[in-house]
Amino acid sequence: MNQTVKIRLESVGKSFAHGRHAEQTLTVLEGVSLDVLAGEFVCLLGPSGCGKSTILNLLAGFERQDQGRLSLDGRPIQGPSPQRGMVFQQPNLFPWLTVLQNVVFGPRMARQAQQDYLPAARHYLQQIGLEKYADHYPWQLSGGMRQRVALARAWLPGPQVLLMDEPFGALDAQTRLVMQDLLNRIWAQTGTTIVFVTHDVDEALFLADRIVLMSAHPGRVREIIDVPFARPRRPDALFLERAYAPIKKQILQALREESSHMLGQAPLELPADAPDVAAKVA
Ligand SMILES: Nc1ncnc2c1ncn2[C@@H]1O[C@H](COP(=O)(O)OP(=O)(O)OP(=O)(O)O)[C@@H](O)[C@H]1O
Repeated sequence: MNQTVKIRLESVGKSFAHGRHAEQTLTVLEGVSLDVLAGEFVCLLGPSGCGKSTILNLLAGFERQDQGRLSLDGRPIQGPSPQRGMVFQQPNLFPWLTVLQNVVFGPRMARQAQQDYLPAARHYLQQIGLEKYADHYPWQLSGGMRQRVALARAWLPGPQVLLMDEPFGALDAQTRLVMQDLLNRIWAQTGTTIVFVTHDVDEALFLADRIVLMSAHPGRVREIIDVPFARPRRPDALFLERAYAPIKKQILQALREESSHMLGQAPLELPADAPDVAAKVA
């Protein structure tokens, strides 16, 4: 992998006004430092409210940090840019536009010439298996198909970075696996740098090069785990890797500690002889 740092967070802090009359301050992130390499796939995992989405919003330029620095290619992030695409849990398609019109919405609004984006749009429609649905409307598609359209739309402008906030969180387990596989394949072809928020440990282990485990109140980086599995990965084969159960157990234990810490309880110990436990926490 390219060792160039693409995204750098240095001692980032972020607080929000809080309370009925915004009379209190809630420190959401404190001293968050992280380097993401060019072309790397990084997953953020952590208890609810630890600031994962806030990190994405800062990277997207939707919010400003109070402390520290965020940079892309060494230049400070000062606002939104087409270089940094965002995909949310909901596909947010325009219901009055067709699939193709939704996919090309960005370049069309930027008044680019059709010949500059239409071939690429058709290529992405083919990649996501929706070539035949180009003239359908979002309401004629399933949830997974809509999210595939959102993926194609995000990728069309050729962003250097994709920020993904639980993009498959609303999908059923089967569709989710298909989407993870699709995302992995497009990522491998494009070399886009991805920062992906999830609550699903299996999803993070399947997708990520590194998993950033966060702690809450305030949100900090607790530890960074290198995912050792070779690529290309197959979701049905990954579970058979010897390292899979121990690494999953390590992550689940850390998440349990963090969740218990938030709730003021003693962490629940996972039994040593039961490494493969429920995938979802938090
Ligand atoms: N614009 C905002 N104004 C006020 N508070 C905010 C704002 N955005 C986020 N927060 C607060 O910051 C904290 C962290 O929110 P964030 O959505 O980043 O957490 P998260 O880790 O993504 O949570 P989850 O896993 O539940 O989605 C929460 O307490 C939230 O209420």
